[in-house]
Amino acid sequence: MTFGSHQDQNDQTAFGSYQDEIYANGLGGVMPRFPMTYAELEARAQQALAPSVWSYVAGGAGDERTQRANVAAFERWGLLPRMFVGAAERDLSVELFGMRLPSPVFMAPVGVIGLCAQDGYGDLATARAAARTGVPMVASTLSVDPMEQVAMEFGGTPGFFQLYTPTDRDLAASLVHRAVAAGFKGIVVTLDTWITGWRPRDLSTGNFPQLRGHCLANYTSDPVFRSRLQRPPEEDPRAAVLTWAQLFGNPLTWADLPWLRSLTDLPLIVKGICHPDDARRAKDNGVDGIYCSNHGGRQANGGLPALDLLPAVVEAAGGLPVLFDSGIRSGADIIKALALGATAVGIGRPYAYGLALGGTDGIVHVLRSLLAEADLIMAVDGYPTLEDLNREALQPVA
Ligand SMILES: Cc1cc2nc3c(=O)[nH]c(=O)nc-3n(C[C@H](O)[C@H](O)[C@H](O)COP(=O)(O)O)c2cc1C
Ligand SMILES: CCCCCCC(=O)C(=O)O
Repeated sequence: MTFGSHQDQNDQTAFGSYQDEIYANGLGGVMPRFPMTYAELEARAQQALAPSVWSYVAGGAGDERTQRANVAAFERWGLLPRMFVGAAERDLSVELFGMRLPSPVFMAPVGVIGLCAQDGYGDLATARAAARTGVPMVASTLSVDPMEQVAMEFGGTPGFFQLYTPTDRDLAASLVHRAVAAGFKGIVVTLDTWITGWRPRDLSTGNFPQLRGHCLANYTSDPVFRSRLQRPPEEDPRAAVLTWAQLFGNPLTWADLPWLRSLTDLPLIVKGICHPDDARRAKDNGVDGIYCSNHGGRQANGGLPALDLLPAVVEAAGGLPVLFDSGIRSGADIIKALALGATAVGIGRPYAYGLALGGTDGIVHVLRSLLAEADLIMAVDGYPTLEDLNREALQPVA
């Protein structure tokens, strides 16, 4: 099989085989055309992306202390190898919201993913990577292409729709109902981003893609949104952006949760939960999944690393699935988050960088590399299934 070529269903489960493919290509004198370390991935993405897109994607809130702390938190845990286990076969599959996924990994919503592709169609390229790898995409409300077109590219892989809840309830309902009709398998409501955090890189460049009218296709294609405009967005794009900015952010309270719940029978997952009391209350109010994340340190600086908050959130979630992101950069990080109780783990910036370097092939490379490393750690450390990965697999680094 050639490097980066179409993967069949079997390749979605034999994750470690990616290493064999890379070695095979190396023996043939073909070096991998994509980076093999995160540092190189990041450096090459910086070269590939327009400076304004790069700083938007790579940047975070304040002096980016929380963003760095998210990554550093993984270094404080070490995995304990077990021998005589015979982990020749590994099973990374996971049951999530009644679906069996080939791996406990998904692509976190990235609102400007469309802009990371050389051709500007990054949402579609990401959906195609989901189809090829079996790794679900959580498609952001902020998208270059309407959600219906994105969903058509998923193949057999389930997709999730991430909702930024507008202040206009009819518009929120319309977005959710469209997602249901388009075949999404769950709604992820992001709670931590009804306003933008203090992001010095974007403030210094004056760059904010959405205010330039980028990634608003889910709004401009929406009948309710269009009905709020004096003139169609094609005729007056500036007015459409201003209306979007007015409607975008809803500082939800617990009183809004029953209404959100009433919008759909699909699994409802709340993103941005970092406090155990919030996890408990969300569960008591009928959500189906908790998503522990600090938005990759993009919203509030000065916060604790998301990984440090995960165990208490898992405990408070009382058996509900807990999705996790913020700081995952390697296969080892995936394993550590799972051992700390995450049901599934979200990849953020790394797949955006893969897209910048090589479109769908670039994302597939990033995901397969992460999964191959995770799988091989499970083999070498003697953890054949995800059930074997628990708190006992880890020790704090002294
Ligand atoms: C450029 C960019 C755009 C993002 N857009 C969204 C979004 O539209 N909706 C959302 O819920 N989270 C969004 N996020 C946050 C991610 O879903 C995720 O929480 C974060 O990237 C995880 O941190 P990491 O990239 O450092 O691993 C975005 C993140 C980045 C980097
Ligand atoms: C007020 C609009 C905020 C959009 C944020 C998109 C996003 O989640 C991110 O950049 O992070």
